[in-house]
Amino acid sequence: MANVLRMLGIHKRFGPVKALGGVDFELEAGEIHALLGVNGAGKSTLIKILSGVYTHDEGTIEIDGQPVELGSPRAAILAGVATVQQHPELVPDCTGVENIFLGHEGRKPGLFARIDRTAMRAAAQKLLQRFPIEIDLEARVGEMPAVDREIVAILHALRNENTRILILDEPTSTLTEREKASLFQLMRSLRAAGIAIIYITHRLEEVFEIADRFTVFRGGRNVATLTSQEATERGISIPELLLDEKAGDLFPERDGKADGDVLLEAKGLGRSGLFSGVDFELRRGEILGIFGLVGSGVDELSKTLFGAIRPDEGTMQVKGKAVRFRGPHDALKAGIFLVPGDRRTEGLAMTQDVVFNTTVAHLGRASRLGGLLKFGRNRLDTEALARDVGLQPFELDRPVSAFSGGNQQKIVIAKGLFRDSDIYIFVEPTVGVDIGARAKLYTLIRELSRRAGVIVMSSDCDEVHGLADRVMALYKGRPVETGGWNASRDQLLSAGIMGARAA
Ligand SMILES: Nc1ncnc2c1ncn2[C@@H]1O[C@H](COP(=O)(O)OP(=O)(O)OP(=O)(O)O)[C@@H](O)[C@H]1O
Repeated sequence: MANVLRMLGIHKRFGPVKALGGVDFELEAGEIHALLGVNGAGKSTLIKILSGVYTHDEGTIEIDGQPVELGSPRAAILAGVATVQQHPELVPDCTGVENIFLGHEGRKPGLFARIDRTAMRAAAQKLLQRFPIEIDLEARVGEMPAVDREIVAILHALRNENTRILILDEPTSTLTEREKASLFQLMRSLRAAGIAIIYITHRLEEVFEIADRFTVFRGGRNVATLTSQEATERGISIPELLLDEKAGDLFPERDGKADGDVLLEAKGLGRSGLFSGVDFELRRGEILGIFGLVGSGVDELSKTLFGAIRPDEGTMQVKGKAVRFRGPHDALKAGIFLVPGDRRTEGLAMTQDVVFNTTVAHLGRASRLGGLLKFGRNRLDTEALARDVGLQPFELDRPVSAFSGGNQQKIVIAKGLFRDSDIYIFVEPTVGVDIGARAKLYTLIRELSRRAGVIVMSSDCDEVHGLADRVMALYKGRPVETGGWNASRDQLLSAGIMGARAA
């Protein structure tokens, strides 16, 4: 098949950092091509060059055999490249149709109220005819499930009829299995229409499900390109290709029965409209896993345990004492720390460096040390933590915005670990984190559980099941009986995705 895209000898530096050191990348018309690599390998930099966000220092780019200059996002769009960011910026109060044509309102730009809605609807229908998918585009985006928002973002990217190349950056990280299937269906129909798709993912099992070929990046270079079939036939281990070493076990060994003191207890805990009837006990020395999809109430439960949402039913006890938190401050004082899942909205100062971000959230502890000493101490603490989480590159003076996505997530975790707490709550701890760094973070969480109690809440069933000592599932705001604390992976999965109770 013909190449729709050729990128040759692409180099890119950010000051002293060499992000790309001579990448060659080819994309065939109508293929789904996965880009794989550990955090910081250079995937995002390459697609930002292709979508006109960054300019490259050296190298050439050809689309359909013609050299192109992609000096701006607009130039990239005109050249036929459409990009869907990892967190597409849609307007929640507008409908799907309106969002698709946002910024593209045609005859009356800027005057949203006067836009020709009939014409927009017709154009949206035309798009849906080209790429058949079931979706209600008249619904408001803020009320849509995650997958429909992703589809709106894709249709928005495709509204330009000459789009030949579509870039999807980790679109499935917050989707359920069923939603992922609809997204893959749309991707297949785009492929059938001749659109080539570049697909960035850290979920390696997806490669065999959806990609025709994949390219592995390591240290700013492409090191292998294979078809999924070749990889299967030759028994190639993708984790090994990514890491350039034998991949060890992803999950650390469990320690056996935890019989430490009870640190946190919830009885019939609930908040109307969000979740109800949550019972558990967390002991020192254990990891309690709570599996729940986006919208299941896990996020709200974590915020309630951390004092950011007030429960209106049930009780909570910390070390045997009843507590009623008036805010996170009270929870912190009681020895609870929440490591939030969303690094973008919860807690990173993007223009500040790693030391600031790791330590500033805890002025209490940091300021006790005073003056220069404080500065030195913060730095030392940050160094140790950054080593523990495997920060790459190991540059503590670098602004957080200059780290790759997965490394930003590691900084969020380092920040959580800076504080000595008795109870840690991790929400979606490894979204966007590569497989090597994930193993490291899991080991770290296990070590932490030896001196504290740890709750891990996640929409990744394998993560909860592989890591935790005891598990429970939350479905539509209610805990589901999973057949005891030692549920099998399948029991946990059906409890969390269908609310199925164990027999
Ligand atoms: N704006 C920037 N300024 C300085 N360095 C940067 C900038 N953006 C990226 N880098 C560096 O370039 C390298 C490649 O980063 P890139 O974001 O392309 O990695 P990635 O493979 O997409 O990682 P992830 O899976 O974590 O998203 C990393 O070392 C990163 O720290």
